[in-house]
Amino acid sequence: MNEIIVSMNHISKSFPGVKALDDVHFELRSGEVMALLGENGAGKSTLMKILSGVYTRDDGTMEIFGKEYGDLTPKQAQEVGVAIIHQELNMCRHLSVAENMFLGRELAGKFTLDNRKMRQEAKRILDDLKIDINPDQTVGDLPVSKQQMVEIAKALSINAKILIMDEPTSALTAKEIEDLFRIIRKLKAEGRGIVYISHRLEELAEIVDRVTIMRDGQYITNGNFADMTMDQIITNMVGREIKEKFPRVSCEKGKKVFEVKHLNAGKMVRDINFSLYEGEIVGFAGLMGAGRTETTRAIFGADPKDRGEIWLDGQEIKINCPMDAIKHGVVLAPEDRKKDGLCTKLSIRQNLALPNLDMICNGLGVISSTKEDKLCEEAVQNLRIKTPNVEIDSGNLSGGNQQKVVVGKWLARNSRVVIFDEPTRGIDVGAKVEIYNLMNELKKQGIAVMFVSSEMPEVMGIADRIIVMCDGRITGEVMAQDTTQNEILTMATSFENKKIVS
Ligand SMILES: Nc1ncnc2c1ncn2[C@@H]1O[C@H](COP(=O)(O)OP(=O)(O)OP(=O)(O)O)[C@@H](O)[C@H]1O
Repeated sequence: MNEIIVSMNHISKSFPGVKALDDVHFELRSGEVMALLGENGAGKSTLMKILSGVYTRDDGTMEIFGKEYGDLTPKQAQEVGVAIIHQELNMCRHLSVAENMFLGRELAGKFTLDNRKMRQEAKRILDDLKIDINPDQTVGDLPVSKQQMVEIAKALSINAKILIMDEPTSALTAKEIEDLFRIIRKLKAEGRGIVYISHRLEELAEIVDRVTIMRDGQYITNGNFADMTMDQIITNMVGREIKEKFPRVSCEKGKKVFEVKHLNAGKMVRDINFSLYEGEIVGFAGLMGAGRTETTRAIFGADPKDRGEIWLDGQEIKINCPMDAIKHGVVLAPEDRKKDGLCTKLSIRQNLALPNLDMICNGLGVISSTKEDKLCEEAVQNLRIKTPNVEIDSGNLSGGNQQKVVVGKWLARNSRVVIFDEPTRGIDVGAKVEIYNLMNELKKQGIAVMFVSSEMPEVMGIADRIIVMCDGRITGEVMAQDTTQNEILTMATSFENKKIVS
C-alpha cells in the first residue's frame, strides 16, 4: 500500500464569527488522487490553506512525510513539497512563463540572472508534461487552461510531492480537461499525492482514488471512491438526500418579453437574433469561447454594441451601459463573480444594497436600514448564504456563497429579464438545485430567463428551449425535450446542421 504522506488530525480553525474547521481529519497517500468534497463553505479550502502554510491552525496536529510540523509558512510548505493551485490562478500576468515559474527563486548567473538557464529548465518541464507552451510567452496572453498548466509546471519545477488542485476544471473545455487528467495520471504514477477539490461530481470517476467528505467544517467520512455510490457521496456532503438534480417546472409559454435583433459587438457577437418568452427558460449552450458571455455583456451594456436592437415588452429600448439595463429591468449575473459580480472588499450587505439603492432609500436619498435589513435577510434566507452575518467582506466568503450574493442582488428587483452566465460554476450540488429552483421561480412569475451554461446536463435538464452558439453566431435552436447531447455538440462545433425551431 502507498505510504501516508499527509496526516492531519483534530484540526480546528476559527475566523471571527465562524468555526471554519472543527476537529477535522485528513490523510493523503503517495500515488493517489484524493477528492476533497463538501458543500460551499464546508471548509475544504481552509484545510488546504493550512496544509500549504497560508493559514495557521488553532488546534490539531499535522504530519507531512512522517514529520510533525507546527505552523508552516508558505515558503516552508513549498520546501517540504506542498504546492497549491488555487481556483483563481496566482500568476504575474505581465511576466513570461519562465519568469513566473522561477519567481522568488530565480537562477543567478555570474553577474545577472541566468535567463537562458531558466528558459531551458522551464522548457524541459513543459516538454516533459507534453505541454505546448513557449517559455518566453507572456502569461497574461495565455488562455486560462494554459495558465493552469504553467502553474502545474511551476509546482513540478519546485519538485512538489503534494499537489492541491482547487476546482481545476471549472474553466476548462472538454479537451483541456482530458489534457489535465492525462497530466494528473502521470503525476500519480510518479508517486505524487494529489488533493482534488471539485464540485463537478460527474468527473470524479475519471480520476479519483479516494474521497474525503466534509460538512459544515467537520470531517464526515473517507473511503475508496469505488466503494461509494454517487448518492451516498451527495448525501454525506449535504446531509440530506437530493431527489431531483434537475427540478423542472412546466409553465404555459406566454407572450414575448424580450427580443434581440441583429446584435453585433466586436468579433464574438455576430448577428445575434433571439426572443425570450414568459414561462420559459432559454439555455445558451456552446463550447467555451463561443461568444455567449460576450453576447450577455453586450446586451447588458457592459461592452459596446456595434449595431442591433433590443426590444422589451414590445418596445425598443436603448441599453448603452449597465445602468440603462438595470433601469429597464434587464439584469446580469456575470460569469466572473470576483471581477464583475462583486465588490469583494465590501460587505455582503453593501453588495446586496448597491444595485438596489433606488429601492431602499427614502425620499431624501438616505438608506432605510429597515428596508436594507429586509433585503439582506431575504437574500440570505432564500439562497441559504452561509455566513455568520451580512457585515463580513464578501471576498471572505467561500466561492459558492459569493455566487449566491451575486444572484441575491437581483432578487429584490422587479426584473423583467434575468441573464445568468454560468451561475453554477464552483457551486455545490445542493446549492445548484437552489439556483435552478430560483430560475424556475422566475419562470413561474413570467420573468424571461436566459441561462448560459457549458454544462450540457444542466442546460438539457433545466432549460425549455436551447440556443446553441459557435464562433460568435447562433448555430441552432432546439427544444430541450426533443434533443440529444450529440445534436447540441454538433451544432456547437459547426455552422452546418443549422436548425431553428419556430
Ligand atoms: N479569511 C477568512 N475570513 C473570514 N471567514 C473566512 C475566511 N476564509 C474562509 N472563511 C469562512 O470559512 C468557512 C469555510 O470556507 P472555505 O472557503 O474553506 O469553504 P470551501 O469548502 O472551500 O467552500 P467552496 O466550495 O465554496 O470554495 C466559510 O464559512 C467562509 O466564509
